[in-house]
Amino acid sequence: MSNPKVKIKSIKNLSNNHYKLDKVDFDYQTKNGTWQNQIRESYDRGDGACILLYNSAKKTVILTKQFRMPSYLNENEDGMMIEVCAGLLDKDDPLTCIKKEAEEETGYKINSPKKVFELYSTPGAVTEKIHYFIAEYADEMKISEGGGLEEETEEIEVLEVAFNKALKMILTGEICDAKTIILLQYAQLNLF
Ligand SMILES: Nc1nc2c(ncn2[C@@H]2O[C@H](COP(=O)(O)OP(=O)(O)O[C@H]3O[C@H](CO)[C@@H](O)[C@H](O)[C@@H]3O)[C@@H](O)[C@H]2O)c(=O)[nH]1
Ligand SMILES: [Mg+2]
Repeated sequence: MSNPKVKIKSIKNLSNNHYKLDKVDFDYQTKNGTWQNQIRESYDRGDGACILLYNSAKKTVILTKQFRMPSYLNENEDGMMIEVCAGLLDKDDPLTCIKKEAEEETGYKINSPKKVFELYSTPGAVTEKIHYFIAEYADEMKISEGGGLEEETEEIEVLEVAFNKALKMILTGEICDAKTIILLQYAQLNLF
């Protein structure tokens, strides 16, 4: 944080339950040099990581399907979302996190994920950056059912989908999650 055009006056915590919501009061210097007071709410859930598992020979990808409450509150009829495997970093570094998440959620033990991006998803409201990975998977890397952690009340269905079908599912709206579409389009440009 080193922008001379920004002077943070106060950060007030509004909610600190599972994650935290802050209200930031700051002055911002506009182009003509005058200072303008602004208030912004900022939701902090830490950073995350996500991964596209793909198989070049079979031309398939591994996706997950789970209930997402915030989407249910905003016009997602049954609240189910089809996404690439993803998780919050908690205290792990992105690489450790994504290997752990891939195993917990999909059942695949991945050796060497490749990092492709580090992106803000909703920079006007949420602090979160997501670290994007890809990795080749093979049938013999499947060591468990996956499905997520019961103690975290996760119930995740694992889908193996033909890559071309996954691309069609973007057009039909069946896949409507930004990180998933970003990785599928990365694959279309660079992998398949
Ligand atoms: N009690 C409680 N538990 C929560 C809450 N929010 C999340 N959890 C628990 O925390 C777990 C987080 O699971 P992860 O797999 O680590 O994260 P994720 O929900 O898949 O998040 C990933 O995808 C999101 C949506 O695209 C991303 O926003 C996020 O950064 C990450 O990549 C959830 O399964 C749930 O058990 C909450 O408000 N209260
Ligand atoms: Mg997850």
